[in-house]
Amino acid sequence: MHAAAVAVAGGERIALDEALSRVLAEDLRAPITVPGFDNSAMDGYAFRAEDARDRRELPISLRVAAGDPLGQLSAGTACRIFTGAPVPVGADTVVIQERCERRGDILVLPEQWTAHANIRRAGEDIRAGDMILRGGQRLTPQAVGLAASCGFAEVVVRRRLRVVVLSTGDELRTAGSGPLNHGQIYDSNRPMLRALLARLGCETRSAGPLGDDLTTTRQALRAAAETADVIVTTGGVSVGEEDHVKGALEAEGTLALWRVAIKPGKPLAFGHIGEAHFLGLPGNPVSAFVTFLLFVGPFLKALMGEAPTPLRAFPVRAAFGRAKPDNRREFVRARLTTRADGTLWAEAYPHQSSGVLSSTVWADGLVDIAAGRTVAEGDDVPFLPFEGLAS
Ligand SMILES: Nc1nc2c(c(=O)[nH]1)N[C@H]1C(S)=C(S)[C@@H](COP(=O)(O)OP(=O)(O)OC[C@H]3O[C@@H](n4cnc5c(N)ncnc54)[C@H](O)[C@@H]3O)O[C@H]1N2
Ligand code: MOO
Ligand SMILES: [Mg+2]
Repeated sequence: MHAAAVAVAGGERIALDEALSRVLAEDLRAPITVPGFDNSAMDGYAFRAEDARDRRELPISLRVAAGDPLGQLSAGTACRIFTGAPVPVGADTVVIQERCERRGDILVLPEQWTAHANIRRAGEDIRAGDMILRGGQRLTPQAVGLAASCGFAEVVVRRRLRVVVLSTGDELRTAGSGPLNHGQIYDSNRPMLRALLARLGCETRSAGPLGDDLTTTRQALRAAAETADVIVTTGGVSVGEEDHVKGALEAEGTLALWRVAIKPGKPLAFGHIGEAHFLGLPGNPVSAFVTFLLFVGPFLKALMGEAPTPLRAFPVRAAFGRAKPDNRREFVRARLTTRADGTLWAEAYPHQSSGVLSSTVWADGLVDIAAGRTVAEGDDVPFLPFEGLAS
């Protein structure tokens, strides 16, 4: 039995260097202050500003490098110091070496220098007790670094979602299984979806393409629901009698949603089979890709307890037109170009059919055109970059 509640329960303690892209299961508070000591921001000389008020020369009595223990600077003298080295007791100013002169063991200061400059204070980055990362946050490389800077070698992350990916269609062959006969195509949706899921840190299992047959589809869904938190299928959710996914879902589980008024991506089935969530994506590769970005990704993130990232569109100029309004909200695959005047334009891929997967490799993202809207060349349109959507 597995729990597929809204946010999957439970977390696992793993090594920090295995945790990239995983979702934190709990808040992380800093057990220490970072940096833990005042240190020099520059290679130069440290001294007490008071001692150099009315003199430019100070004898050099100490040398402190990064990693050395805390030193004690005798009054009226200077210390040779290096970036990251602990500022000795008795010093409160550092001047960079490029501005100083050294004559034997005598430091010659420049005319002008600033008291208390070039020192990185203890706690400038983090103070002990600060919340440094939150439960629900997906670990980026910089977040891994921040946790390490506070001494964490392990973190508790949400367990990986178990997702079963099933593609359907008599015409499908798995790449590498041999040459295609007429009328066959290689299954591109399954590898693409597994890659999208892997990027979200999911554990995916997938069977070979299912034939267009209600019984096999029902059996496959039932079997998948035994182990999966989420089942994702592609194909067979439209209206033809060869489309069995919707029927299989209605027979084996509950169908909660079907069809959304978007293009591409209109036929989308959502529901449950036992404890498993179910998403039935359209077979057209671009539709499968776009519905994953818009629906599956955000849903899986919510299941992982990850804080939702809002769809962040930014305005660009349309380098194309849409004279005839569509009754569906359209997501146009487009590439960004900056013109000589510095303005950002979205160029539409010439073929916007939802079977042309190459458009998604060529494009940087999607121009989001509201249902019923016409677009003239130069109009401001909202642009959704792929990388903000799928990671
Ligand atoms: N009379 C109507 N026909 C269709 C409608 C409609 O409203 N009325 N909707 C169209 C739209 S929109 C879409 S999207 C597709 C989705 O149909 P299905 O989800 O049933 O997908 P399939 O029919 O199984 O396949 C569609 C297309 O995609 C190819 N495909 C399928 N799976 C894969 C895969 N794993 N890798 C690569 N390519 C795949 C398949 O060969 C078909 O060409 O329905 C329209 N029809
Ligand atoms: O939903 Mo479809 O994707 O417009 O082809
Ligand atoms: Mg179909």
